[in-house]
Parts: sequence; C-alpha cells; structure tokens
Amino acid sequence: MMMGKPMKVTRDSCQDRLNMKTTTPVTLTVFLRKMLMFWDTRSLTMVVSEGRRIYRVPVFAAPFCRALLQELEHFEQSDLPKGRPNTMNNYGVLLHELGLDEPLVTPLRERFLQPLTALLYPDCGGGRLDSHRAFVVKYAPGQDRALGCHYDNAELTLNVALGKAFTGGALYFGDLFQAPAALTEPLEVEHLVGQGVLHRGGQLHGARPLGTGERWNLVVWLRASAVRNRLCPMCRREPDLVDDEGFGDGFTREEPTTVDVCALT
Ligand SMILES: O=C(O)CCC(=O)C(=O)O
Ligand SMILES: [Fe+2]
Repeated sequence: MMMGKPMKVTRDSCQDRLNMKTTTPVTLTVFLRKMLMFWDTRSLTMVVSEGRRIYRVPVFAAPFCRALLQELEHFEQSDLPKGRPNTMNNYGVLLHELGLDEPLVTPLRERFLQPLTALLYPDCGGGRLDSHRAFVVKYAPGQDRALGCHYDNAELTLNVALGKAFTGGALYFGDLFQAPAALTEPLEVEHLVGQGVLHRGGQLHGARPLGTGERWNLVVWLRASAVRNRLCPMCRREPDLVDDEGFGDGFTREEPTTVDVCALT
C-alpha cells in the first residue's frame, strides 16, 4: 500500500513521464494461484558489476516463465483493449491489464525484492519502495528489435528474462545518466530465463538488436515516493503534481502529520 495519495506530474512540467493509457483489467486468479506455486526464491544474488551496482537475482522458475508467456500470448491475441508499456516499446503488455499487478507484482516487490534492495540500494529508496510500474516488453522479427540507450522513470529496476529462444538482445549498461562520461565502456549482460537483473533507474542502459527468435522480459520499475516526491527522476527537479488513480506515477501527496489531541494531556 502507498502511504499517501497517488499523484502524477502535470503533463507540462515533465515531458519525460512516459505516459500510459489505462484499460480494463482482466482477473486471472486461478492462473495466478498455479503460477505462485513455482515461485523460486532459493538461490543467491550475484554481483554483475560492483562499480555500477548491477546484480543478478533468481526470480521465477522455468515452468512459471512458460506459463506466464502462454498467458501473455493469449492476452496479446485477444481483442481486449491494450495500452503500451512505455514510450519506447511498441509491443508488450502492462501487468495491471492482466490483473497481475496486485496479486503478483506487489508481493514480489514487498516480500522478495524490498529486503534485497534495502541492503543493496539504501541511498536510492531501496528500503522505501511503495509502488511500481510493471510491464512485459516483447522483441520479435517485424516488431521492435532493439532498445536505445535510456534511463528509467524509476528509482530501481528489475528486468527478468522470460524467454523464448532467441539470439542477440543483450542488455548493455553505461554510467549513471548524470555522470559526464556516460557510455564510455558499456557492460553487456546476457539474459538467463527466470533470472532478473537489478539496477538503478538512472543507470544508462539499452538492448542490443535481436538476432533471431522472440525475446520477452518482465520489467518492473520500482518506485519510492519518499525519494521521487523531492526529486523527479526524469527531469531532476521538484515535481509539480496533480491527483491520479492507482499508483499514479509513483509520487504521493504527503498528508500533514495529524496530532492526536486526546493523547496530549
Ligand atoms: O529490452 C529490455 O529488456 C530492456 C527494457 C527496458 O530497459 C525498459 O523497458 O525500461
Ligand atoms: Fe529501461
């Protein structure tokens, strides 16, 4: 649960807010109950780059990835209304439209990721995550094939490889976008099905062109209102906010602290 009222930045105040359309969610409770049985949290976090603070974490077991892909394909083939993940990816699915945000992504964030991010990224809101934007990106011949260098509208990002079989498409990472010598020596990171790559949202990154096959990845932009309410991660200014639904853009209106006068005796 977010602690304050959900807010987004005003359209004019931050051009980079990566706007989204919202459509009717579909409830997939039975599917989810089956999938959660495969949730695998046993193995260990691996350091990919200590300097760039990039880590690899086991997230899903292979049967879960296969079942999730099947569900995503059914959704893609349906004529249900669909928004697109963000302004850069034209193919893929917003998890909240599948009804998987609250039962899957929120517990993943709260129970599995937050204990890790609190230790790995205490300075980036890792211990104070309170919302997310989760979507699946899809790369295929004739569709999107690569992703240009960018930074995310997130304090932290988890990117989990779901499959299928493909060549190419590696992630690459440069420096923090605020750093002057950005992308001098990019670091390439391969996709391993079921495993996630954790990085700071401000770390410049992109995806190499797909060679053959199809690549699907679950991307969770992890947000901490305590951090972004003070500094918008896109424009690096104090955000100018208006009310919004759901998680909004991860900002909140902080309620004034109330004082229990009955306790003041
Ligand atoms: O193609 C990928 O897996 C990276 C996606 C990504 O960086 C994003 O959507 O923010
Ligand atoms: Fe990204």
